[in-house]
Amino acid sequence: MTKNGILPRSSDGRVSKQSTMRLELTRLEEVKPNSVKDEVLSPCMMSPSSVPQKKRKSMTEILAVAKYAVVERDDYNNVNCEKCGSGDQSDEILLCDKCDKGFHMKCLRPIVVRVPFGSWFCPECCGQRRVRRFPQNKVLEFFRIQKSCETWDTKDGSLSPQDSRKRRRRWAPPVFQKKRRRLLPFIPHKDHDRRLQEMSSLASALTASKMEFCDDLYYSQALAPRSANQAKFEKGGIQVLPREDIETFEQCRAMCKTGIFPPLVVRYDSCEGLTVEADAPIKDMTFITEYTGDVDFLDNRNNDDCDGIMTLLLANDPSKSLVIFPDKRGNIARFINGINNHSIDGKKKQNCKCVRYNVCKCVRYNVNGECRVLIVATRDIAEGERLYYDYNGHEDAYPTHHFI
Ligand SMILES: C[S@@+](CC[C@H](N)C(=O)[O-])C[C@H]1O[C@@H](n2cnc3c(N)ncnc32)[C@H](O)[C@@H]1O
Repeated sequence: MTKNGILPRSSDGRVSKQSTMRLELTRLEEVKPNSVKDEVLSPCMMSPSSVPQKKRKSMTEILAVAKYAVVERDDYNNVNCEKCGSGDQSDEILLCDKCDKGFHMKCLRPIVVRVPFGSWFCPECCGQRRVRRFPQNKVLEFFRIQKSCETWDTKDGSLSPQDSRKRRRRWAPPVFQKKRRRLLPFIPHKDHDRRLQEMSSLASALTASKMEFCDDLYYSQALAPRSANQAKFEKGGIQVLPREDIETFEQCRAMCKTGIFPPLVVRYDSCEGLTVEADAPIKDMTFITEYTGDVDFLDNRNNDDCDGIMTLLLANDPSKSLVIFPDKRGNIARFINGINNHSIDGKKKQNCKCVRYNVCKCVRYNVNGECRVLIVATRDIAEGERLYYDYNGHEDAYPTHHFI
């Protein structure tokens, strides 16, 4: 699936595994030609020319006479969901490939939005991931941040005055800011301990998801090379990030590199799984974070179970379209949840959006003419509010009707 779309690969025609009859080939009868059936031959006593020519049968011939046993495991039509007890909407019941218990996709936590590819194991059988508190003294190491960074060293834990002066000078909002709807840089939490707690919550979430932290797009020759991500390949063009906004983008990246992250905390919710919450007020039009992870061709990811695949480039030639998949590595963007597109309350919850931009001439980070996905606040967000955006682009392909 990609969002915005996060793409659901089987948004339609869902079938639960119960509709699959399991056929098992029990035993292939050994088929020997009559001529050699009972002969006892000692290979070492024979020259190659004296070896009798065995008449070999093709696999098709063998399979034609082999016996099959049709094993209908159980009557899957009577399976009830282990969570709600109901057998309704049987086409949305997933069967565990280990214990054969059934679960509605919407009753699982987090919700499963489509039938997984390949085997699926229920929370009990797969040992559901546990989010463990990440030790704060290991946080800087986890994010590979140099502790000597001056901004961490003020006594009260706030950003050093010198640094904030610098920031004010550089980021002084111009008078025309409102009219031009410039991107605003995120304002990190003032309190050093709170910033550490935020980072620790992200480290816990990444560790529970078996992911590494990565705050950039990650290219590899085995998947898609960096040269594949060129905004000029985008079908119909893509909006260019204005020069002033590139400065904001650079400022925010520079802050993150020194361990000054956006004021966000990852929390576990029994209904929505991992979620992201504002840890301080965030103003409308604030650049929150970039969507990061491995870059690959969409074609290679059609059978991928990663539930956070994001569109990066929609090329004229579909085989050149790219996605970001935060499966092995990524940042906090991967934990931001989606709105339910089918309810008014769901739509009201949206407070940020994912926007794809052509980022030109960002010299400092050697980005030139690449597509990037930025997450931007679409209204003022209060401290403690959860972040949500719309996983669907125009195609409405991501099934969100069960979202809370
Ligand atoms: C990109 S992940 C977001 C992080 C995810 N909650 C987690 O625990 O890793 C998308 C998945 O989160 C869950 N999700 C996202 N938004 C949701 C919502 N509004 N209500 C319930 N589950 C949601 C669904 O399981 C979806 O497949």
